[in-house]
Amino acid sequence: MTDVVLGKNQYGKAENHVVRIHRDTDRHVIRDLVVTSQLRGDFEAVHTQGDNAHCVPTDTQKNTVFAFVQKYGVDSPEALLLKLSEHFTSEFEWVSGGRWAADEHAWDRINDNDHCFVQNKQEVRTAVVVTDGPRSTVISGFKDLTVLKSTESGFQGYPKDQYTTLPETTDRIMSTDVATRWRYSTTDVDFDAVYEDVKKIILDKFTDHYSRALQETLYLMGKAVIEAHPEIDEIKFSCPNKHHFVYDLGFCDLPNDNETHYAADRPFGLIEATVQRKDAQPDENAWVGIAGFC
Ligand SMILES: O=c1[nH]c(=O)c2[nH]c(=O)[nH]c2[nH]1
Repeated sequence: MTDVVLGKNQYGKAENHVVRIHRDTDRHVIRDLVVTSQLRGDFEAVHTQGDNAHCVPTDTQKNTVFAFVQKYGVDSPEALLLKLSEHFTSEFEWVSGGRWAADEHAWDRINDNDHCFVQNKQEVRTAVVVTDGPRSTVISGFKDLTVLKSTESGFQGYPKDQYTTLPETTDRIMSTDVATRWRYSTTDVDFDAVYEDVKKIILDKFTDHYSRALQETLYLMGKAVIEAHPEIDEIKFSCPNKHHFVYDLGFCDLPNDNETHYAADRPFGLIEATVQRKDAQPDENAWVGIAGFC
């Protein structure tokens, strides 16, 4: 007889796409979110006995997302997720925690119009709330923010062996799609304001130095965020190094002084790093399920 037991589990409704128009005045505000709700707690009998007495339907979780968006509006994705967490853990005593996540797609006004918008595809905002008993952790971030500098980047001084062919350079294109997530030490945050400021710090930092490696630039970005925001304990980056190779036009006798490049889509360097506040409490649990970061 083999002993088998249920291990870790969670369940819910994934990717509820909800668009909320705040129309209290003629100047409408739009929040466009894709929300995932997952519950954790005592679901033993649901799995092992076919007893659904504790199984809050995923359909109910979906309805709750839409109802909360209507009832409370969307101050920020993080505030909505915290409300959902509070609701599910207080309404059902066997629900001890869970994971609530949202991706937000931004819309800009067309010509400052009150109710016409164009989707801003710069980046996708991300938010996660992880609740375990009385404690909730918020991790915010964004992905797919594509940036490029056409000079002020080089790569030199690396070790060379029999497999090294890469020439050193003091002037190259550096480009990446920034994916970043940062963890707050508190839930008492103006999430929209901090989001805008962190994005600004990351973009400012990308411009303000000669980069000796993408690694150095990521570290400088993270350091600037941690220094400016005491409520953030750590920030992670996962960034492809989008190689741009100067195209050799010698075959037709054309000079090419770092002007015409072949933008290779693969393979790409993949640079990942975490920048932390020294002596901050780690919270590895909160990062579980966030793919693509180290
Ligand atoms: O910024 C860089 N970091 C690397 O680790 C690396 N490796 C490489 O081949 N080119 C680069 N560029």
